[in-house]
Amino acid sequence: MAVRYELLKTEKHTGARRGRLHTPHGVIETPIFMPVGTLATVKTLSPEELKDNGAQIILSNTYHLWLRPGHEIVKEAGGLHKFMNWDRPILTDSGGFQVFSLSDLRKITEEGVQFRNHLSGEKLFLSPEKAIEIENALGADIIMAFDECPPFPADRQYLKNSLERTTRWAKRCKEAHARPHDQALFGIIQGGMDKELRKQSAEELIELDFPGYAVGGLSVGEPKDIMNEVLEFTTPLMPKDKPRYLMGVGSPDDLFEGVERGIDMFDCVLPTRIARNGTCMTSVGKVVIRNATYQRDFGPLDPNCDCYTCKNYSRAYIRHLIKCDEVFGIRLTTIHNVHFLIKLMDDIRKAIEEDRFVELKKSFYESYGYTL
Ligand SMILES: CNc1nc2cc3nc(NC)[nH]c3cc2c(=O)[nH]1
Ligand SMILES: [Zn+2]
Repeated sequence: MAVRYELLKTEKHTGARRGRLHTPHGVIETPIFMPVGTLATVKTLSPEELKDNGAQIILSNTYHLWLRPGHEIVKEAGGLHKFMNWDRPILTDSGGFQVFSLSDLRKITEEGVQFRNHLSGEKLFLSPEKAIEIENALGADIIMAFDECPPFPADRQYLKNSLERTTRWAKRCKEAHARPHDQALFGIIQGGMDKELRKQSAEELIELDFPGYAVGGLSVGEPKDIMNEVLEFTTPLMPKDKPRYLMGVGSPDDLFEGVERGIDMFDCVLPTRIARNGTCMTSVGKVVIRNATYQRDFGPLDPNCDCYTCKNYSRAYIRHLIKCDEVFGIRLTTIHNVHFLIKLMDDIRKAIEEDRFVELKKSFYESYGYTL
């Protein structure tokens, strides 16, 4: 069994759940946030820095690694873990989302998706079989099925046809998967914002008996209350004894809302992406370090944070580095942002264990500046 999920407890007052995910590269405490390492690196951080900040699992992108350096080279290097010197769990997505979000010229057929390489413009073709071949070569512990993430909004007939094709593709992924014993293949539930279609997609995929399931098709521009509504009626349809992964989420409030509705796994480029333009998530809300107000602020980025950045450098110094485009500046903001979200998930896990999730959410929202 490549991946086994253990449900430890459900929080007394909400749908939040505390679990443990056993994988070939170690145990993951859930709920969990996965930093994104698109091109086999979480930008600017070493594996040691990721571990120092508590990262348990990272995500890499199949589409990007297929283009550069190519999955055969990663395979010859001994797989992604060896290639990037990361000995903890890795999850790879299947390229579906990148194709839909990066490439405008694309043609979807039953066979797969024809599109253009976003770097060279050359014609490319991804199918369920090709995606699985690449993911098997990369060797991640958890691999995602090749699906279509429909645009938002989309009409009901399109959503229905799309989810039914995604189910047929999921079946083909399962048949093409060469390493089910050490790579767990997760199915991805689609159906847009439609309750009936989400139910149909969930039932069809559960029929195929995957070791874990993702909720796809969200965080695609829909309003937050719509996303939360879709989660409200989708997570209860998902098996209790298997991990639930909400793809592409998210910001601190989205993490709270997803955990509250029974999600176990999250990934998002937010912390690393906004760090690169000097925006930091702190216990007192967002800090845009470029701001002139920090010019003579010799205090820590976040007074309540014990990360390397907050223990050793001032806001004035980090602002100076970011203003001068010094690489060390974005390393410091990235270290802090990754630490911040991973620490937040630690706090959320503890709050679930002690049945005080709602209190934690309330106090976090107030200090961060969210409206409840
Ligand atoms: C790999 N398949 C797949 N990836 C996704 C990644 C996403 N990332 C976001 N917001 C940043 N939404 C997503 C949806 C999907 C989705 O529906 N399918
Ligand atoms: Zn910090």
